[in-house]
This record gives sequence, structure tokens and C-alpha cells, in this order.
Amino acid sequence: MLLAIDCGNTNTVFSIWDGTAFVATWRTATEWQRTADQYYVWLSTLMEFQGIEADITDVIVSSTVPRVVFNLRVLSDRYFNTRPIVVGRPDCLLPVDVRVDAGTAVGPDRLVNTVAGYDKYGGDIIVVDFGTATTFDVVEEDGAYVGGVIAPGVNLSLEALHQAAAALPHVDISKPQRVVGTNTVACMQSGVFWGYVGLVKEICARIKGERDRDMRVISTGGLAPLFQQSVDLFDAYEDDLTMHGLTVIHKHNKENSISHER
Ligand SMILES: Nc1ncnc2c1ncn2[C@@H]1O[C@H](COP(=O)(O)OP(=O)(O)OP(=O)(O)O)[C@@H](O)[C@H]1O
Ligand SMILES: CC(C)(CO)[C@@H](O)C(=O)NCCC(=O)O
Ligand SMILES: [K+]
Repeated sequence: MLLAIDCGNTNTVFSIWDGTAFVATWRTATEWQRTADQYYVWLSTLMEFQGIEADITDVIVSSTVPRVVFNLRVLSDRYFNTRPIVVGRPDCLLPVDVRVDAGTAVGPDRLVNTVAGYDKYGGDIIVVDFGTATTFDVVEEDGAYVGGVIAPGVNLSLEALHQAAAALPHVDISKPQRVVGTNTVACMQSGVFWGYVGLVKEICARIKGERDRDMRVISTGGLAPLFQQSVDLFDAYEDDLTMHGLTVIHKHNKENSISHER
């Protein structure tokens, strides 16, 4: 079985893939200090608790935080006796081209989202991921990643207001009842919620305009449904797009590269 690890700047998600379906998914805060042994205690406890007897033979990692990769490598090596595939490293093959400026290190999560989006929907799509940052990834007709947009994440935007302004509280995002807020929290929620609706609309329209074609917009990330509730922003929503992409990349590497086994 495959252990797929999607490490974002805020959260790290571990999923076990049996070749057909995900048998379990667990989420933990991203902390680069966490050691391989700590990961294993956490993972094995959850597996035992849920009665999952997974024989993990393969590990694939996508990490937007370079420092955590070392301990995830040790985890893979020490407890699963396998060398992990690390997306973005030269020995990890991608099933699609990456056409960006020379020397640009595209975030591995964006590459994985691109692969997943192309696998599920084909080309000419925009993948929008509401993570720590909100990213827009543009997929060419042939599946190539051809660039995109990085905007501040929803929670980050609210947190920035709280951090920078003494009188602004910590607020969770939600859809405000009205645009005109009559209290501080409602005003902040309105600014971020409706501001975000505008941001997504404008960026997608401009991408389509720049490329002079219609493109399907696929959303992923925990907050996508909140926005979709109010306005028709996306053509489809996928709750586990990054994880799906990791399984596609793993399969591609298994079929096309020299063995990752020891
Ligand atoms: N209905 C909701 N209301 C508020 N927050 C939500 C809701 N659903 C999900 N979230 C939060 O939205 C955030 C988005 O989750 P997601 O997994 O897409 O990215 P992340 O873990 O924050 O970022 P990264 O992948 O960059 O670490 C998470 O912090 C999650 O707890
Ligand atoms: C933009 C984030 C933070 C989104 O998770 C990540 O993809 C990243 O660190 N990217 C590196 C820069 C780039 O993708 O061009
Ligand atoms: K994510």
C-alpha cells in the first residue's frame, strides 16, 4: 500500500491508498521539528485505533516546506523500509510538462494539483486551491503546467488584519448575511468573503481572457464549498485533489522509472 503525504505550510495530510481507494486520511499541523519517531507513534496509534492493518510498501511526499522532508524521509526509510518519492526532486518523474521561467521552483502542491486536475478533467482547466495561500494553476490543453497566480489565503488575510490592527479581533471566515456589516466581525468577514469572491471571479476571467478560450475551473481545499454556496465560481469541486495527484504521480513513477525500492 501507498502512504501519500501532502505537507502544506499549515497542515500535513497523510493518506493510505490501497490501489483503488483511500482507506484512511489523517491531518496534523505542519511542524518541521517533528521527528520520524514522533510521526510513527502518531501514525501507528491512529492505524491501530481504526483497526487498519496496512502493509505500507511505498511512500510519496509533496512538501511546500523543505525542512520537513528530511524527517519524512527518515520515517519512510526506518519504518517502512522504502525510499520515498519526493515531488519536485529531479528523480521524481511527472506525467506532464512544466513550462515556466528557467530556475523557478514551482510549489510541489501546485504541480500535484495540476496532474490531478488533468487526470480527472483533461486540459484547459484552472485549479484553485484554498490552502495557506490561494493558488490558481493553469493547465494547458496537453496537461502542461503553464503558470498561475498566488494570492494570500483566506485565513491568512483575516489573521493579517488581526495581527496588524490592535482593535481587530481574531475572526473565522463565514459568509456574512449582508455586505454592509454592522459590527466589527461582520465587517471583517464581509471584506474577506466578498473580496475573495471578487478575487476569484476576476482572476479566472482574466486567465480565460489572456488565453482566449473558455476553461473549466476546478476548486479544492476546505474553504471552496463555502464560496461555491453563494456564487457560481467553480465548475467542479474536489475535496482530495492533491491526494489524488499523489497517487497518479506514484503510479507514473512506478511504471516509468528505475525502482524506488531498496
Ligand atoms: N467550513 C470551514 N470553515 C472554516 N474553516 C474551514 C472550513 N473547512 C475547512 N476549513 C479550514 O480551511 C483551511 C483549508 O484547509 P486546506 O487543507 O485546504 O489547507 P491548509 O491545511 O489550511 O493549508 P496548507 O495545505 O497550505 O497547509 C484549513 O485550515 C481548514 O481547517
Ligand atoms: C504557494 C504555496 C505556498 C501554496 O501552497 C506553495 O505552492 C509554494 O510554496 N510555492 C512556491 C512558489 C511557486 O509555486 O511558484
Ligand atoms: K493543501
